[in-house]
Amino acid sequence: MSTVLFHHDLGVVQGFLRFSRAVALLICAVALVVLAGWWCKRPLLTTMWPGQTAMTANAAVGFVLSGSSLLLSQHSSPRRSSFGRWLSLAVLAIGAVTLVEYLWMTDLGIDHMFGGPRTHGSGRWPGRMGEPVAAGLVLLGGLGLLLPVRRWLYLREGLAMGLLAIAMSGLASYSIALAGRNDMLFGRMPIHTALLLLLATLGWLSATPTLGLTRLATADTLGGVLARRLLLPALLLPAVFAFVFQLLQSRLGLPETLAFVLMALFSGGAVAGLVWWAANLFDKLERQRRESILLRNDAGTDILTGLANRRALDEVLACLLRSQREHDRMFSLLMLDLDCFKTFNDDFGHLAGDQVLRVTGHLLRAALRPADMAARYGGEEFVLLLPETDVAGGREVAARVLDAFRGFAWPYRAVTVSIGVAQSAFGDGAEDLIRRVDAALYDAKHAGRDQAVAAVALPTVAPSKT
Ligand SMILES: Nc1nc2c(ncn2[C@@H]2O[C@H](COP(=O)(O)OP(=O)(O)OP(=O)(O)O)[C@@H](O)[C@H]2O)c(=O)[nH]1
Repeated sequence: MSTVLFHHDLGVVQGFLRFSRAVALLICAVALVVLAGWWCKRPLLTTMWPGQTAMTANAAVGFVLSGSSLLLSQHSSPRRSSFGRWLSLAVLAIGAVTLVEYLWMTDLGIDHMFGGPRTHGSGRWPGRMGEPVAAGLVLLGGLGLLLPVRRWLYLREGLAMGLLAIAMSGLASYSIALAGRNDMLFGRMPIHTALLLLLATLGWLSATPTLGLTRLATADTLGGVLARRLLLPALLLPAVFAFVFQLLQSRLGLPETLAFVLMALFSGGAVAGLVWWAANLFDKLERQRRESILLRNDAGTDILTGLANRRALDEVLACLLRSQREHDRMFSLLMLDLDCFKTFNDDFGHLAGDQVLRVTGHLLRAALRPADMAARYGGEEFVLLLPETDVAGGREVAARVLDAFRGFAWPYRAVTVSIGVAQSAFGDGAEDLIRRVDAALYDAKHAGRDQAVAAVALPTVAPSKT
């Protein structure tokens, strides 16, 4: 399991909370308009659009209560948020009583709110909302009741998924009707009811932007960006597909088989399009990441040999000297110089010389422990920094490097190296150490090259206790 916590984009989190409040207000407003329609006997207000199915009065009451509960849930006062939960309980009760009516084939009186539904209701029971809407209200009430209970987070997410399925089925069946077909799957779910169910679900999910499913959508990661951009289109796709599918048959008169084939093409194309878009985003971010790694590495790397460059060397050397001063931790420094490299260049050309420098990089890296550092000091000179290593250890590494050079199958002629070894001493500055190791290297060259010479050890000076 990952130990890195979700990191949320604060602006996005606030945006989700604002969306949740806006949804709550919109739900209340639409449902109140519908109730006014029933109260004043204005059918157009209950259908919102001429010729459409009306939202029942009890469903509208459920939405007003759920919207108010959603608004109160974000209130800091515990009394108001607990009142909000009572409202959610009432929403659940409205849905549950309707379902009981369906199960027992009875009338418990809930279908005749505002008197209007007797007049305008359609279907088997005038004024009674359809089963999917009743189930939706039960789930909506459950969402509100479970909001503050962290333990039941997964159950709440499950209820939200159920609600989304009901709302999306309602929208898809409405799309089919819109495209000219009369036998709707949820013939009794009005379009504004389906839309309010969808919005209410999203509103409740957005009320806890850093928890459960929504926490991915507010994360400031690539996953967060994908979720924010793709989830809503994905939720609306079924309705769009259902509409196009039906339109192809009823309005354009295409045979069913051809319409199926075209639908398969549409859905495949849409999925491929979404995958392509996501892949593009991944690709762009990955390239940016690699570029930034490259830039970070480039700043401290010698391009020809792949070893650390002078700048990185100076930083690490300063660090080791500080550690020597403050914690009395010694280290060794080796200075290497390729022998007679000028004549090698003269004889075989600079490109062959560059190849030797590259191989030198490989040999030095191979000779060191992970904690050691190899750097190109300049031209054909190299420096090795060996933390926690005394001069004897430095000589051992030097011997290993000399052997590696002697044992390598050089393409033009054998290449050897001379090495100066020095151990840091308390009070050393970078120049003191380099001067000592340079002198040792000079001695190695004058002693006949292809060998290592250690600098004369300095008398140990005890670190001051102050
Ligand atoms: N090919 C190549 N040659 C380089 C590079 N940097 C420095 N050199 C060459 O390295 C040579 C160094 O020569 P010198 O300093 O005279 O020393 P040397 O010939 O190695 O003689 P000793 O050090 O006394 O053994 C010069 O000819 C430089 O041109 C490089 O990046 N590529």
